[in-house]
Amino acid sequence: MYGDFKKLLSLFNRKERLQIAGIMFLVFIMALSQTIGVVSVLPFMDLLMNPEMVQENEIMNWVYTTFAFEDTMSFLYFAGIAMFLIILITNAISIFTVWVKNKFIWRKSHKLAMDLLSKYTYSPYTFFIQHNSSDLTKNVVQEVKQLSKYILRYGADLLTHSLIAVFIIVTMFIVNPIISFFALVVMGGLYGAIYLYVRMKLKIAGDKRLKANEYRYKYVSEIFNGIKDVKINDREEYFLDKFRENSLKEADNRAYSKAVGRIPRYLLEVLVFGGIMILTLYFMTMQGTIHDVIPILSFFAFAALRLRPSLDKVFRSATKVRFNKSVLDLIHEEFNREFEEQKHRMVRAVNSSDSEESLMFEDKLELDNITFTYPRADRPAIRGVNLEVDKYESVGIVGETGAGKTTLVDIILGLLKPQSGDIKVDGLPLTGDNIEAWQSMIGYVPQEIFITDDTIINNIAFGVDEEDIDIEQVKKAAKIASIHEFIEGELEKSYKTVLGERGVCFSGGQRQRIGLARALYFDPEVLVLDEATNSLDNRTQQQIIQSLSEITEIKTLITIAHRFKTVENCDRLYMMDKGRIVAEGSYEELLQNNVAFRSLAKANR
Ligand SMILES: Nc1ncnc2c1ncn2[C@@H]1O[C@H](COP(=O)(O)OP(=O)(O)OP(=O)(O)O)[C@@H](O)[C@H]1O
Repeated sequence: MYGDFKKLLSLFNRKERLQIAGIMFLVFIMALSQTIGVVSVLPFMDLLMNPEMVQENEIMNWVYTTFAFEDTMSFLYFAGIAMFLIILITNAISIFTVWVKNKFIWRKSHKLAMDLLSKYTYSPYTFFIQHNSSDLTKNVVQEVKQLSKYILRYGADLLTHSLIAVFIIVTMFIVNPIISFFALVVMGGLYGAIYLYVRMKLKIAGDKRLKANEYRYKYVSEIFNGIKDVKINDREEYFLDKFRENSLKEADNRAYSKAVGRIPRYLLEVLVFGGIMILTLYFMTMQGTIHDVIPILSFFAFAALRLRPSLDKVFRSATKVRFNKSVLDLIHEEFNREFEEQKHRMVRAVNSSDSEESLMFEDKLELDNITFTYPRADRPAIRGVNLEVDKYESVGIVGETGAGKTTLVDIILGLLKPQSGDIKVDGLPLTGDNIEAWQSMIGYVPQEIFITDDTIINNIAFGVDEEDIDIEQVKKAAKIASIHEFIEGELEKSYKTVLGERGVCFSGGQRQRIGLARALYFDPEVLVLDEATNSLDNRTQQQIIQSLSEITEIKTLITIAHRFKTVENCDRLYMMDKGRIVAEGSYEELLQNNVAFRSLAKANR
């Protein structure tokens, strides 16, 4: 319990903890005012039953004479209005407190989602290789909300209503300890016994819900991302069944926790009503009349009326907090995930970009004895690679599938951090401090182009604010990528055409050209193409190679290619096999001197 409390508190900074203290104070005032509301019933009912109290009771008498009431009736009216005002004010205080509390909780929910998303976004690329994107989406979108709603909100409710209940119970004890004792034993015992009984069951149900929810997101994402395969292989029912199974599990576990939360409420209603009946009958039998005990009965009835919802909320909140303990564990764990690179970047993001080192690329890029093993892989994907790329040079990387070409490029891009060896730009090793400067010089076209459900302009000027987009630059990039004519000639809305989610409205080759235009829009020093022209027909490919060879006069080009035609004109080629560089030279040199290259080139023309 203490551990959970510490975990929860660790999600708040100093300022937020102070705000919590402020809210606690408000809650205290609210509990106090609710108690005053309850207590004020007693003298009022006493007064109604015995109007002569105006003279007998010192305080009432003082009010009566000070404000010069004319008769008892007018004093009764006054007392009634005062009573009404007290209840009005106590409820107004409650509304205000609830508003402040909710504002804090939902702002915190927004901040937690924002912080978690930014933590994920700044995580190293290897993190994304190891995690399912639907799982990360679920954590940011749903589980943070679940934490806010069920741990923060109900945790706050638990505190608030515990405090109100304690105040009301203390008052009840002051008024009549014996009745209060019995009432408390029955009510508290009931809640306590049920809670102890369901405590463990709630935790297990909470764990099951979390797991089932993870699978729900996973299957939805698999259906939508793989819809073509799902349809062609006739697997609709398989995925729907998987979703159904987990969705039902999620729903049933939620329903269980909700139903458990409500059990005592109904039992208690019966108990409170029965208790008041028994008390009334007891006084009738013992004293022959209930006239004298009406004030005290009214007090207990009103106290029970106030106490029951509070006890009920305490119980329900406790069950909800318990049910969602696994969510607290999960979010706490996610926030405490630490990466070397990430620490570095987050700190820099906070401290502005001053600490970012500048980097020039005037001479050459060198890879010095690089070795890289993927997390959880048992052998290295890159082994002792040495490689050089001069400025304005065009370099091709070839090799059979699985040789390590993409991995090597990811290392050059600074996405993967090698376990040993250095990447040097003009002799300067790349570090956390200059990696962003290096990345800002690179334009990258991956194998799979990511297209956003947005216009062509926004897809080419990727992540640039609408008002900052240089439309001439967009067109220039599109021309080099051989897509400008198609956009202007064939598309009704030209550059304003919306491409659809993941670019479904475009062919593979068109998407690749958009990807190329995107890389070119930012006018990079180094252009890295990973099979970037493999979906293109020969004519378009030649067109692009021609345009690119014109720009390599002023750019450095690194190309991975299966089709050797693409790299025929490169100044230098590196051939990879099983993570090593096994040959280096110009296309002609390799063709003449290397048997393996010759057979690969023959197979992949
Ligand atoms: N995320 C990963 N986790 C573990 N191993 C991986 C991962 N990605 C790639 N590998 C392994 O690393 C090796 C190199 O893969 P890489 O994708 O770099 O090859 P490639 O030459 O680009 O292949 P292709 O031409 O088919 O794209 C392969 O053996 C592959 O199985």
